[in-house]
Amino acid sequence: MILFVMGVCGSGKSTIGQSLAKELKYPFFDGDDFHPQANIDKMSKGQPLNDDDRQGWLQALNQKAKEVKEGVFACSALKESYRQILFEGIPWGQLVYLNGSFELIDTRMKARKDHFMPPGLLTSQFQTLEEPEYGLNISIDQEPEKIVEEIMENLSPGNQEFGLIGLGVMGKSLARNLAGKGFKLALYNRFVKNSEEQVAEKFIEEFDELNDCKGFEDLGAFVNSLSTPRKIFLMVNAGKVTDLVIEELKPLLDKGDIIIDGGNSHFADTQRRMEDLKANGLHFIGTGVSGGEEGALKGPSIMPGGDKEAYQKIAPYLEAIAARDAQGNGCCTYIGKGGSGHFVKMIHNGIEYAEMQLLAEVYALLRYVNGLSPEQISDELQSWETNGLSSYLLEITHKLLLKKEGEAYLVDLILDKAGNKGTGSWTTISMAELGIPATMISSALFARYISSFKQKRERYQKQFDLSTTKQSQVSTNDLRNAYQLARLVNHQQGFELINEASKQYQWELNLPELARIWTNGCIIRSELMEELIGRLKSGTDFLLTLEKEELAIKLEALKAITIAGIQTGVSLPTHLSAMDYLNTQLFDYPTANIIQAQRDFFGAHTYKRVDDPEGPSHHTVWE
Ligand SMILES: NC(=O)C1=CN([C@@H]2O[C@H](COP(=O)(O)OP(=O)(O)OC[C@H]3O[C@@H](n4cnc5c(N)ncnc54)[C@H](OP(=O)(O)O)[C@@H]3O)[C@@H](O)[C@H]2O)C=CC1
Ligand SMILES: O=C(CO)[C@H](O)[C@H](O)COP(=O)(O)O
Repeated sequence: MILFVMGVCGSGKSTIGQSLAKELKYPFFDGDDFHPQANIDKMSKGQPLNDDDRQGWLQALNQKAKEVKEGVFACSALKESYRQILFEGIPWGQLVYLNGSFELIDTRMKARKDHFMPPGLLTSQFQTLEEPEYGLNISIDQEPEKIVEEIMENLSPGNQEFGLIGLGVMGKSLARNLAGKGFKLALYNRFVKNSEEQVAEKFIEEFDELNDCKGFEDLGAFVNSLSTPRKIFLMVNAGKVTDLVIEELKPLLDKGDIIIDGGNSHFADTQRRMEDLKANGLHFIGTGVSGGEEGALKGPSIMPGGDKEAYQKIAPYLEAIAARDAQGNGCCTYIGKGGSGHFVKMIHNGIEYAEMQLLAEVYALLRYVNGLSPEQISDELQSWETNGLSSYLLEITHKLLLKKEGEAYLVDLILDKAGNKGTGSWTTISMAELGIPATMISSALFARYISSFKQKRERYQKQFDLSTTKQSQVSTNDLRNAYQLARLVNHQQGFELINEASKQYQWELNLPELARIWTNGCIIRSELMEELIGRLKSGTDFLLTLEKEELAIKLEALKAITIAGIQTGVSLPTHLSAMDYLNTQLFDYPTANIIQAQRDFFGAHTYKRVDDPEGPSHHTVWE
């Protein structure tokens, strides 16, 4: 923060400025030290300074203020035009006017013998003075301690109500969404010479709705532009970058300020950051944000977790920009304590991985077994939307299949290597830690990893050049039924994982409410998600809600589909994973007894008996 303490000569600018600097832990700069010798000589001879004399002096002070970014400056700044020079390029600077009567100051001046300005000049100072109509107007007719106290109490923080750091894909959309709802934003993007310069300023110029926003590439200035408690939303890369930005922010913030991390951070990082910041008196909210670039702009699904009291302070902003559910309520809800917001976002992405992979497999069968063109597949998938299967991912998939570059379908020009940014692998690690088999998510993750070994796959294919069994066309009816059942398994597994985390981490998550905020705005929004709100009220066993006949038909379809994949060599990891999971759940063909016997054989790990499952453990000498 830059503070200019102004007033006529003898009003106490230096004394008060120094005390304020001490309080604020800022450097102090006395305007008198910036006068050129010519000005000092003039004043010593009792000659008043004119505007020309002051021009260079005020510019020097302004330059210094820009340089230091934080400091208290004592400077008479008697005219508005002088103050404009001082504040040029420092809109977040603050003004304190020390106001005293001629008589009071005259008496004080006469008592000061060592000052270079003769008391007789006070009259001209008062003649020049244009009292400011902004900033703090403080009466000096009180003890210096009281003056400092009053200033400290009334020092107004900046006027921007919500800050956003990181103007990448998501940050820009969120900023436009927030500004469109009437919030006054401070926007910050880092400065990188020759590549990232004035990003925020240029972005603000691009869109009318950003008129009331202020752009920064100086973090101190950004922070000072915000009203307190500051609310700062981070939309930067997860991991090291998030830590880096938080470390830069920390010394600039005051107790009670709130940092909100909207990136895809790992929930354990969120908990660590929360505890660290709490020790500094700062609040930290880790929030999942889903919806991609368009969702962030038009209404994302938002999953905030952390300190509930801090959440209440940011709720109006998040709830205003969130998507609406079918009843018109915001797709944003307080998730729970600690890193729970980021945990549920992570599982959201895990479910997303499996949903995406399922659709890729449907495409594979229709393309490579049934021989349909991307356009025909698009038509087929579009027709599924009327059968209770509509979802955002189904919609974008039938749309993207139509995209062409010249004569070619764009999908045929995209390399067969899937990327990922980590949330799928963290979900897989989490399921292992929690002991919950969300097998479809891990299958989808490993399908992406396998795809990345493209050259190896090509080597094998070239070397062996195997012809696959020709299979008669896959029934699209079977395909749709299989897809529907597999999706149910995926959602069941995902919610079981969330349920277990809720128990083990004592988060008390509200699963139906979670499904509600996932009905719109997010990537996994779907008709199924709408249905799950009700089903989750009686638990996560979604399979139990199926009629026996319906399950049997869908199971047969899934069997037919997975057999087709095996026979033709078309890889179907998520469909197979769903099939296998259902086999283990629906049929009783024990195998774990063999595992237990093996464990006991080689390691005396013991086993339980069928005739006494809750009884003592047994060990057998096997040979
Ligand atoms: N894209 C998506 O669909 C979604 C993304 N997310 C998550 O949101 C976050 C942002 O994603 P997205 O907007 O796509 O990413 P982008 O890469 O588009 O933007 C990243 C932002 O972080 C800034 N940044 C990078 N390094 C630094 C640094 N060292 N110091 C300060 N700022 C830095 C970038 O600044 P600069 O421009 O100068 O490089 C940029 O503003 C990520 O955590 C992502 O996982 C969440 C939901 C959906
Ligand atoms: O969070 C998201 C959507 O919900 C992001 O788009 C995320 O990047 C997707 O994950 P990945 O990049 O690993 O596919």
